[in-house]
Amino acid sequence: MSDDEADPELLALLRQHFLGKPAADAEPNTGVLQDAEAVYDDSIDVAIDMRSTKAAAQTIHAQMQRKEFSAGSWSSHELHPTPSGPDDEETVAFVFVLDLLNFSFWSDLPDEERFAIEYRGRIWTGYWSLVAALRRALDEANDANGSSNGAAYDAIDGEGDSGIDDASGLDGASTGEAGSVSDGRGVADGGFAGESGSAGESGSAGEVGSSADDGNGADDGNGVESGSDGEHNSGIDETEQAAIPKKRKIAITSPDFWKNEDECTLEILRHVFRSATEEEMPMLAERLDCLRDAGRVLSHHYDGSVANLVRAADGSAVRLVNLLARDFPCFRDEHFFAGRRRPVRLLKRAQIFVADVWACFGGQGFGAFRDIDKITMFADYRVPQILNTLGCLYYSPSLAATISRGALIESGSRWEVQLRACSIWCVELLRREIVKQHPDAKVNAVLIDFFLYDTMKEIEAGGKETVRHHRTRSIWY
Ligand SMILES: Nc1nc2c(c(CN[C@H]3C=C[C@H](O)[C@@H]3O)cn2[C@@H]2O[C@H](COP(=O)(O)O)[C@@H](O)[C@H]2O)c(=O)[nH]1
Repeated sequence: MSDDEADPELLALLRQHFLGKPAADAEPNTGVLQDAEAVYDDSIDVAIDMRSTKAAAQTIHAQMQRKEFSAGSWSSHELHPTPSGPDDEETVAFVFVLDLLNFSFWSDLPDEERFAIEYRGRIWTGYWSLVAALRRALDEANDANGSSNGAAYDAIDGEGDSGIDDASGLDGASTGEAGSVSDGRGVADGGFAGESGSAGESGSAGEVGSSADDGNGADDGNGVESGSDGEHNSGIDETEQAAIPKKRKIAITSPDFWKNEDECTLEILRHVFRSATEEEMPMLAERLDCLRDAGRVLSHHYDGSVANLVRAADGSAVRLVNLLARDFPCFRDEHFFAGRRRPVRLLKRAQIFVADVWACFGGQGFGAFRDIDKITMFADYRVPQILNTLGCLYYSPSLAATISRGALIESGSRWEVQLRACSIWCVELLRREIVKQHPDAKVNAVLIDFFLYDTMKEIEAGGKETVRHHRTRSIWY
């Protein structure tokens, strides 16, 4: 914070002093939006093109309308769970572990060699590999139990709908000239990269066994060319592999299991996240740390229960985000930014957890948050990519060159904080523009974010990426 900015805590104290005590349930805010705007104001490497942003707002609104995009789209993704009821504790714990580990899935390897999870006959990469691995572990635990107590997870038909009706839906119906960015890397047709023309599936899934054998190396039968002896390698040697029975009961959604260092080990995680390729899941050791830390905090403060944590927020999305940031170091996504006295709060995984619970439970039960509209976009590496594709975000030449080279950008660096904070502010501007043009629109930053993320995944699946995403290795996203 620069010296001429008012300290929000001091302001709150003064307000309380002069205006009286705030209502008991008044939860001010998370600070994310304010911090993002302040970083945007000081940014020199990332900027927002207002004309493109206005044009993109129109396009996004039109396409969300056309696709009837809503919070309900979340559960229509075939791997996402459907709760058995508004107080389904098992599902809220599933969403927690999902967002505890929802970070860093990118790989520099080609598609057929990158980390991938085989689940029910299909291959999943990126974020969906995490969801698939968790579901596979639950299925196997149920099989090992000889029971089917994971009823919430039994509804997969293997042919689900992405909630996005056609993957080529980015149909050039967009308006304006989103491509008018100075470096010429924008999209000339006014935004959404023309037709993505993919297979209509949201996840990067391939059919097992669908790859053509090019004669170089063995086809491993999983649609993934291993190029070696045709055996899958999960990153653990055969002795270790044999020591872990194939169908074992690994309580992957249980905080008691996470904190038990004898049971929740790196070997077990290697088994849970065993890949259909040679590449191991990125940052496995860090994922183990996150699980153990979260298990300890939940046990210490919330009687070992994710449901209790959500209940402690008492229906406030802001309060839940603040609890996560306060109690769990692994959710405290805050970064130093020169010129500001206090760390900048970006809180990606804390916010996406709240949003996912809201969407998963359809705003009911555990998902009933009266202030969900105060949540911002989740600053990851995919939404900045589509904002740049649309010409809404543009970069200084050196930053643009670094991203297009695929060079690493350090977590917490000035470049990286600008990329993330400006993405948050840009989505806020998109939201304001949509609401200004369509005052009745039922839209918030969460829905715009989900829509943009899904859209970027469709563009990727259709092989239509025009710009790369930035590459940062961190547990934050
Ligand atoms: N901003 C934002 N970032 C998101 C998501 C999601 C998935 N959310 C589901 C819930 C609702 C949506 O409709 C999705 O179905 C993952 N990520 C982030 O992306 C990166 C992974 O990318 P890739 O390697 O390509 O799979 C990684 O940083 C991951 O944390 C999102 O929604 N918003």
